[in-house]
Amino acid sequence: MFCNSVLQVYKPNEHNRVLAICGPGNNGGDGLVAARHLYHFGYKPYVCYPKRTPKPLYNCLVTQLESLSVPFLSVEDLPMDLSDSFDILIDAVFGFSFHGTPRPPFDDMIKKLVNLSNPDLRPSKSPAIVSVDIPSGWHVEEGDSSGDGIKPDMLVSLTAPKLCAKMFSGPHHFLGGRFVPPPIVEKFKLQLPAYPGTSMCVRIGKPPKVDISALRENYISPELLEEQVEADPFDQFQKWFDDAMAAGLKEPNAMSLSTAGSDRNLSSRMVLLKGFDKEGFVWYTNYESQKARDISENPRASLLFYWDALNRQVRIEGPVAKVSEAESEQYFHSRPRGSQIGAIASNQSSVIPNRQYLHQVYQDLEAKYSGLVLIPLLCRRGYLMILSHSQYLYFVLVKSLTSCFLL
Ligand SMILES: NC(=O)C1=CN([C@@H]2O[C@H](COP(=O)(O)OP(=O)(O)OC[C@H]3O[C@@H](n4cnc5c(N)ncnc54)[C@H](O)[C@@H]3O)[C@@H](O)[C@H]2O)[C@@H](O)CC1
Repeated sequence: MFCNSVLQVYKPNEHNRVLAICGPGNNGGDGLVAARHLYHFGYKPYVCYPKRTPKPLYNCLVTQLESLSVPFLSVEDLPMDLSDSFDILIDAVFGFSFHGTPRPPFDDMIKKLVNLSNPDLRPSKSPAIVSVDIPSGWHVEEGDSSGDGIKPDMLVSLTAPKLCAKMFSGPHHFLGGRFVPPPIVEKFKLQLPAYPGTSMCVRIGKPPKVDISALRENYISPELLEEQVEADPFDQFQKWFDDAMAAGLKEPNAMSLSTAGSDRNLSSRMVLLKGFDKEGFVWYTNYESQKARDISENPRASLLFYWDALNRQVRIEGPVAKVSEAESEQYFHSRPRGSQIGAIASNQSSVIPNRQYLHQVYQDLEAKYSGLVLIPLLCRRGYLMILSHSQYLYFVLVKSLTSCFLL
């Protein structure tokens, strides 16, 4: 969970050299685990663990790191200027059981971290300091009361932020440790944030200001060669769609649909592909929606699939035609009953007086159709299909955002 937080902020291709400075207690143990996990995430970790804890668990953590050939540095081995040698410093010296003033050898190590995190003394290219649970030397509740302590760039609180976290002013605050037993939550009246999806960590606190121009990704995937591309664009699409399914992507059938009416104003929105074969690609919409109105005036559209995790996108452009009423009907009745009523209740792209109005229409329709097995598909609310003649289709397959093939 600690490493997942680090990974979200500092990518291993840009911040590769990590020094985990580990103290004698459990906070130091967390540092040892972090070094091992970061190794597996593609970082190059080093560990400084001057006062080893002679407990079996800690011996195992050390053995695991040694078996990965992670170098252990003594305090004397550490370079004078840590900023030259490391991109990330993991501050795992002390956590919530620290008290008093740091004793040697940790006093000097903490001083180094303090200097490196002092905005006035900080070198122009200094490593990011990431503290585990509590910045070392801070009091668990009072925090950095003197104001002279470590000012980390990132703090990963464990289980729940300790009181001192209120004094953390760095740009990245995460919480890790998702599985808190409900009796503990109740006992300590914890108000924990929701963790996204299956994530083991969650960003808390204010999101940092982002320099959008500096956001970049390195797209790493095998080259796409001409001979690997199917001659028939539908076959190629099927292949890539299968890949997207196999990769477990969320809604691989989500696609951006762009249309322009007679006024030539373009608009795009995400819709779901509901089928495709050599006749074309099918999606459904309300005939009174803006997209349907655009298509009635200008029966052409552009579809864009973007499969982020595969570094792939597919553009499809061409003419649009309606599917038969029977097909519309069949699809409509395949939807859950609530969605059928919802589709009839909402006059897409039209202004409604208020939210209550929509709820009322929905309830009225529910009552009206309660005795009917099949809810009638009103003809004003039909569905559309795209691209009925393959020779008019224009496919652009883009992989790694570098190779581009027109089919
Ligand atoms: N729910 C949580 O919050 C969890 C916390 N864990 C970690 O465990 C930490 C707490 O672990 P511990 O209770 O072992 O304590 P710490 O790791 O905070 O430190 C205790 C050690 O530091 C030494 N020490 C204390 N004051 C010192 C001083 N002034 N100079 C030199 N040495 C000093 C003690 O002798 C002891 O060896 C947390 O901060 C966190 O990192 C996790 O491992 C498990 C879950």
